Amino acid sequence: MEGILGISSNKVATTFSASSEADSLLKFKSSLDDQSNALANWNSGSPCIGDQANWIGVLCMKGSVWGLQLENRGLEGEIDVDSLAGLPSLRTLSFMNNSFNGPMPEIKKLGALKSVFLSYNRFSGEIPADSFEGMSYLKKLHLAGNQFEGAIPSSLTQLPRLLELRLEGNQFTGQIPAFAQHNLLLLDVSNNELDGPIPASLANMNSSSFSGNEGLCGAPLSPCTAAPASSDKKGSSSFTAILIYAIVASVLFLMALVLLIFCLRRRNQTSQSIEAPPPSNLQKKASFKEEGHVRHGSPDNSSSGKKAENFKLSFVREDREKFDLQDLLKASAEILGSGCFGSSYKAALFSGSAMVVKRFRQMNNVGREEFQEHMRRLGRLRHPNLLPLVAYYYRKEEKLLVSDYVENGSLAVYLHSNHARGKPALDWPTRLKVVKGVAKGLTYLYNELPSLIAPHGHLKSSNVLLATTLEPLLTDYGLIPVINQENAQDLMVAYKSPEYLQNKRITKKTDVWSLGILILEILTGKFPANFLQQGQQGSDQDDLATWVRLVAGEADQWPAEVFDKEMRAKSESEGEMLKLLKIGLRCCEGDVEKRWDMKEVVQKIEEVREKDNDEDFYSSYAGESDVRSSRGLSDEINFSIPI
Ligand SMILES: Nc1ncnc2c1ncn2[C@@H]1O[C@H](COP(=O)(O)OP(=O)(O)OP(=O)(O)O)[C@@H](O)[C@H]1O
Repeated sequence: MEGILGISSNKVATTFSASSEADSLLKFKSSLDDQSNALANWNSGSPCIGDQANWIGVLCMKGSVWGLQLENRGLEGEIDVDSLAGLPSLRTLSFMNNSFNGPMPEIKKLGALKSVFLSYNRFSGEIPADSFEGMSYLKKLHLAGNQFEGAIPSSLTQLPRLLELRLEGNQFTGQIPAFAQHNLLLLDVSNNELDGPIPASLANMNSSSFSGNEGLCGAPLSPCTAAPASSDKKGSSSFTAILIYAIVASVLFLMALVLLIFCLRRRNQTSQSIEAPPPSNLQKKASFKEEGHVRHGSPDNSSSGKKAENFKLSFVREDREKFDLQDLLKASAEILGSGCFGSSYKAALFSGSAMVVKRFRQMNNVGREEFQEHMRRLGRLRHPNLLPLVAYYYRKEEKLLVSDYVENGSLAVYLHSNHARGKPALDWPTRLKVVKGVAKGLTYLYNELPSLIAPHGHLKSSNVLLATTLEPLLTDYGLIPVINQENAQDLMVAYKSPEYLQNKRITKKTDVWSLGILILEILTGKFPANFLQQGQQGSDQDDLATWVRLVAGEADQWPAEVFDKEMRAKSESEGEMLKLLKIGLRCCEGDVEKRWDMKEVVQKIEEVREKDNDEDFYSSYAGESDVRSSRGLSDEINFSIPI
């Protein structure tokens, strides 16, 4: 119908909605503290044209804003939920890795939200029990790494579609409420201050989801020792409990006293000849040379204080169980593999937790102070896609780096050995999730280690471990400043890049090249090192990217033979897989000037969806109801190799 001024009423409605969406976003922007001017292009015009976003961090569908993805942008202030209420199509919000503060935003005012990612900000305070009431579409809620306290809000247990809930790294107290949902695929409440029994409905979850809460008990953790007292018997049972505690404490005190006297006596008898612990598996396998032993060729004759010092690990994290090198040496050890630097060992501590010790010999050009300072710097890094460094051991000749053992192992194993292990190959949604997680981890490294020329420097599939949720964890990052430069070209991935091979230099875009090779490895299932070896033997297939270009260049349309058959790709995902393949190739651009920088690559990766036209950007668990009309290859995504 034609309206006044000859404009159709439909068009008026669209224009009006676009401008009111722009107004809402500008109002939202004005409520933020955008020190780094990250939202500079949020100024005029329309945020969306069709499915294309004009404004940074805005996700568009059919001319409307359906998502805000403002991660790692240095934003501060409180979230003004009321301004976002002016975005009727808004379904997903991610403000992860910023410095937002204040109480939990009242997101239930945005009742249609499907996913909310607020992890790694500075939100604080208690979250009211009814905060999520009525959010019947909410599937994913990530609040990890904030300063929330008080009880886990009970309204979370009433959400019928909740699939993922990440609350780790806060200060939540009290008991975990009874989640009755059958579809909760991922729950993480680790590293809070929770106590009491874990609800039976969560007994099948992985124990790491609950670790770091001293008071929690019950499956999958160890059984609760005493049932909580019922309210009617509370008075008398708490008296009984105090009595029992008092008796147990006195007995323990007496036992400790007897033990102390015994030890003191023994020490007096043997103080001149303290024996080193017998060589353990780890010692034998790794032939660790403890300082006193190497110098004298016999057990250390120095004081016990000095000996303890020799075994001392330096911890770079405060929140971890402390142990020393002797604990690791005593533990039974298993060799995980030998990489370019040396071997890595898994050692199980007495407490049950397993650690990985990696030996580095090619770090002896760096002085103790410099090494320590760099390790402390790495130890301050915290991101869901980084495996944290826990401790290190310094000796001039060799260094040991200690981190948690990751049960699932590496992406390399999943990509290249799953057949042999009798396990199914990774499917496309999981591979996409891995790429996105790796991109996030790299973005964080780029932000936190700006002075490093290649903030990762050693990105490859064996240095991407997979958590139980199959979320990737980067390891062996940030080591370039402490590696001997004369050995680096034999050891580190960054030094295998075209720019290093041609001009003996690495740049800020070198990690982009490694990411490109990793993406191609993930999509093709081919092991990149095989191609490098062929190249050295004079073949023209000098890296995986060249092979992809050759094979895909011969295909008219969908280059099926490029993609790993095991990925079980559905045709509704082909367009998005192709997009990612093209991103991988752009990363491998040999001319560094033409190669995208990390920021551009990450933005492009974030735009890749699981299915063509999918609306949930963390959609690896998207349910049937999310599947929108699928489409085949459009002109826009037809394969043409960007060179
Ligand atoms: N924390 C960990 N948890 C579980 N597996 C690990 C851990 N760290 C390393 N691994 C695995 O142990 C094996 C040996 O690792 P290592 O880091 O020594 O060598 P690499 O990654 O193959 O090569 P490089 O020395 O060049 O990094 C690899 O398969 C690696 O994925």
